[in-house]
Amino acid sequence: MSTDGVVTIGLLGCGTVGSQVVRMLSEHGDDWVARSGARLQLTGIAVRDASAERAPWVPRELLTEDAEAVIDHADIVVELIGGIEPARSYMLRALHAGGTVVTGNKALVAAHGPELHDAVQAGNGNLYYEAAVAGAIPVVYGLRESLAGDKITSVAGIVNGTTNYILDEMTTKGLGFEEALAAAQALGYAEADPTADVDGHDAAAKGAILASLAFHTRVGLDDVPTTGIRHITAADIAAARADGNVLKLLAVAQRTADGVSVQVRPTLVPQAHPLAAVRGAFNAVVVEAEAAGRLMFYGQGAGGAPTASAVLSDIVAAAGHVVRGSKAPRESAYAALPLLDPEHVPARAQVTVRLADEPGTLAAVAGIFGDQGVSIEAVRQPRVAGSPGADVIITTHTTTEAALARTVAGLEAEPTVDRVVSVTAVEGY
Ligand SMILES: NC(=O)c1ccc[n+]([C@@H]2O[C@H](COP(=O)([O-])OP(=O)(O)OC[C@H]3O[C@@H](n4cnc5c(N)ncnc54)[C@H](O)[C@@H]3O)[C@@H](O)[C@H]2O)c1
Ligand SMILES: N[C@@H](CCO)C(=O)O
Ligand code: NA
Repeated sequence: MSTDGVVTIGLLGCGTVGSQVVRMLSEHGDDWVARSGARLQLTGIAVRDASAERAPWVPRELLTEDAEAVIDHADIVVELIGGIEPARSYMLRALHAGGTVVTGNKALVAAHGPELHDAVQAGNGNLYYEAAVAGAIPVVYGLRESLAGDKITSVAGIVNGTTNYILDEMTTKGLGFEEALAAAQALGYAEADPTADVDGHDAAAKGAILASLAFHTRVGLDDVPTTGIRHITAADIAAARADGNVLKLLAVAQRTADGVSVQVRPTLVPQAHPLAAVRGAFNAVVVEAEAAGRLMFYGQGAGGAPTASAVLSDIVAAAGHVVRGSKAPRESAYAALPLLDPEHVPARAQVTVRLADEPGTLAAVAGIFGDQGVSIEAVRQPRVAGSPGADVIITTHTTTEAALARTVAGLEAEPTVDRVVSVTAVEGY
């Protein structure tokens, strides 16, 4: 910080979120002074193409293609480029020099968290990433600070707006996946290449970050088994509705006596559950903590202005630390809990099997569940018009991932089972 109370800010990337950060910084200047104790001054904006057209409020004289110069002349570096490189090298450069970095880059934080946190430690710098998880929703702060005095047992969230929008369109309008994806792209929710969203990788990165914060344990992207929503059909959605459920892409992080687990997959949520009411591109995160009980965080998880709100919150906090010479909260990974193996990961599922409609077939199926110690909660046999066989939908009580996998293998090997139509996770253990 300069002697005249100015904290300088260097921005890397000026796209959807970056341009909104520029707009917000240029407004409410006196509020930022009052809240952080410093005048926040944007001193450089690193972009890939300085001659490209920009929003009218972006000061052209600050644009440069020299990102390293921006980094080296700023108290706070705001990384809004996205992707791994060069964002990773830029952030490490700032952190190793003892600087402060604010980022919205969940892919980078989830894949390279240890390296970034180690660089914070080595350089005695600061790292903030509220915008990386669920956009405007203050869930990073909530877990890291508001709930620092409690023991969190689970975090379950709708943390990807694009996929929630697609599933919601399929649920409410009866659209197929491709049609709903096209609608999401037309509205600008889904990228031209929607892979990270629809295949669950974006949600997996956020799940890894949430679990790391909630359980004081390093959880990386590779630790999150992930299934996306590409294979979901209108029939799956209709079957869920018929059972009083809604299909949602959930990131679920759990802590048991033996360790922790995180998964991302389409999950049946009862219509009465608060996550079932999360519509459109909204996000929500439900946290269960021992003393606090259940908490729900809800709001806009994407979009330029909502995400910029989270970035500004980090900038104001970071500027306050620069002014006072204090530090941001450091990574808390002291618990170092083990990752659960599938024999210990709690699981509940709905298994749909197509059977020959003959005496004894249902008993054989029930026996396979019983052999694996998997308790059945409900069985339903809806009429399948025009089919010679019968679809039987079996919902289990809580079991383990491994017992469930063995049950499915047993069903596939059973001669009277025509095929296992689907295996879908059920919320709540
Ligand atoms: N858009 C959202 O709703 C949202 C929500 C939460 C988090 N985020 C995260 O925020 C970050 C930015 O997202 P966005 O939506 O603004 O992306 P964007 O693609 O709109 O903007 C990124 C900008 O960075 C520029 N850029 C690329 N390489 C560069 C380089 N080497 N140097 C300087 N600039 C470079 C691009 O030209 C582009 O203008 C990403 O990490 C994203 O995951 C975005
Ligand atoms: N693509 C993300 C937004 C950025 O995290 C989503 O659809 O939620
Ligand atoms: Na957030």
